[in-house]
Amino acid sequence: MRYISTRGQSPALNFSEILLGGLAPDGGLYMPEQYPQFSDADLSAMRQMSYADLAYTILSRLIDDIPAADLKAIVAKTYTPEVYAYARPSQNATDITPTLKLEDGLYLLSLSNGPTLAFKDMAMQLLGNLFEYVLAKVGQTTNILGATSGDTGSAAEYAMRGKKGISVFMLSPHKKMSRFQTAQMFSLQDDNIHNIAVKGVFDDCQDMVKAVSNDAEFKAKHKIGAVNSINWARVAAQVVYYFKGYFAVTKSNAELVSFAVPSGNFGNVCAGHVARMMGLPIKKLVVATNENDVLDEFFKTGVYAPRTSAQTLHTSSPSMDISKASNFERFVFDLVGRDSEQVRALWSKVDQGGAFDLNANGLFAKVANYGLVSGSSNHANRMQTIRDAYAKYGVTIDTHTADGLKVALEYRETNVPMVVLETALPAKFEDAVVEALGQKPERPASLSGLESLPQRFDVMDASVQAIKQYITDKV
Ligand SMILES: Cc1ncc(COP(=O)(O)O)c(C=O)c1O
Ligand SMILES: N[C@@H](CCOP(=O)(O)O)C(=O)O
Repeated sequence: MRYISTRGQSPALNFSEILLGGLAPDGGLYMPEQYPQFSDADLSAMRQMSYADLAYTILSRLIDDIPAADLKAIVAKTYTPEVYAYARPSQNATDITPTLKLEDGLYLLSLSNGPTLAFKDMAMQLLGNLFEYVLAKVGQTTNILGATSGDTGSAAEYAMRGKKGISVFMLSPHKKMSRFQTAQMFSLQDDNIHNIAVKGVFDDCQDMVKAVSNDAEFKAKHKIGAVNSINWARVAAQVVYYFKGYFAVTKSNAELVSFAVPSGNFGNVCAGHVARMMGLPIKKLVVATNENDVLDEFFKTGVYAPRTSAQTLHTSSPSMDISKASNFERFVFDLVGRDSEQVRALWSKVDQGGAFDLNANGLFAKVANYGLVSGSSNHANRMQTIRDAYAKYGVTIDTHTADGLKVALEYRETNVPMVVLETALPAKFEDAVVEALGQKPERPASLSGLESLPQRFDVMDASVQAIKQYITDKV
C-alpha cells in the first residue's frame, strides 16, 4: 500500500516511511492510495476474531512493508488484557474494548481501559511498539514532538517511556487540562519525557507542531516524529475498534450500526469514516462537539470556519477544546473526489486564518452520502447527561462521553443500534463528575494519590522559535 498526500505535491511512500513523520512535505496529510475493501465473506470471517487477530487482519491490508510474522507479533504484544486491564465489574476483563448495553439499541463501547484511561491508548500503545521496531530496523532515533489537550500527551508518554532511541516533547495548553490529566503527564520523571506547558490553547500547540514539521531542514536534522493523529498510523489503529464494536452489537452483516463520536481534532470519527469506506456497514457517524462547535457548524451549514485561540472556550470537556480540526482535511479530500488541487485551494484559506463554504460548488450536498451528521453539547447538557446515565443505567461516564451520548440520543433510529464511543474514564475528570453526581468516580487503585506526586514541566510562550530552541538544547 502506498500513501499519498491530501495536497498532492509529495511523493507516494510506504507505511514505514510515513510512520515516523507527521505532515507530508507539502503540508498535507497522508492517506492510503485506495481503501482496502472488506467483503461480506471477509466480515463473516472477522466476526468472531479476538481484538488482536482483528487488528492484524485490518492493519495487514494497510501495512505491507513489515513482514507478516513481525506485524502479527507487534499487534499480539500490544492488544493484551494486561495492557487494557481496567474493566467495569459487569464487563469482561479479557475483552480489549468491552461493549456495555445501556438499553435496547443503545450501547457504550469502552475504549478507555488502557494505561492512561482514554481512547488514545488504543492506537498509541501500537505506535510505541511500531516505532521501536522500525527504528531498530533502520538504526535510527527519533524526537517526537506532539500537542495535547490532555489525553494524547499522557498516552504517548506512557507508550514511549523507557523505549530506546525515543524522546518525547509534548506541548499542552498551560492550566487548561484537568487536575488528573496534568498530574498524569507532569509527574513522569523519565529523562526522555519533556512536558512543555504553552501559554495558549491546544490549537496554538498544534500550530507549533505543524510549523516545526513544515521546516524540512529542522525536521530532518532533529529527527522529528509525530504521534498526533496527523500521523496516519494513529487513524489506522483506531479503525479497528469500529469493526469490533460493529460485530459486538450485530448478528449479521446485513445490519447497519450508527456510532456517536465525541469529537475535537476529528481523528476518531475520521477512523470511523475510513472503516465505512472499507465496507463496514455503518449508517451514521454522529460527530458530537462541545461548545467549541466548529465541526457541528460545518455539518449543519457547509461552512468550515476555524476560530482563533481567543475564541476557543475552556470547557468541562477540555480534551475537545479544539477549533481547528486537523483530520477534517482527510475527510474533505475524499469529499472532493481526492482532488488535491481543491484541497490546496481550500486549505490555503484555512492556513491564512480564513474559512470556506462548500455550498456554492454543490459539495456540501454530498456530505450526506458519507453518513456524517452532528450536534453539540454544553456544560448544562453534559451535567444532565452524566446524571441521567447514572440514574437510568447505573453507569458513571466522563464529560466527553456525555457529549457523545447527548448527541447520540438526537439521532437514534428504530432498528439501527447506536454505539457511543467512551473516549475517557470519569476518573480523569473527577471535579466535573463530582459536580454532576456529588460523588467521586472510581479509579484504579494504582492511580490513587496521582495528583499529589511531584510534577516536572516547563512553561513556554506559543512560539515556534522557542520550541525549536528548546529541542535543540535538549537533544
Ligand atoms: C477524551 C476525549 N474525547 C474526545 C476527543 C476528541 O477526539 P478527536 O480529537 O479524535 O476528535 C479527545 C481528544 O482527541 C479526547 O481526549
Ligand atoms: N484531544 C486530544 C488532542 C489531540 O488529538 P490527536 O488525536 O490529534 O492526537 C488530546 O487529548 O490530546
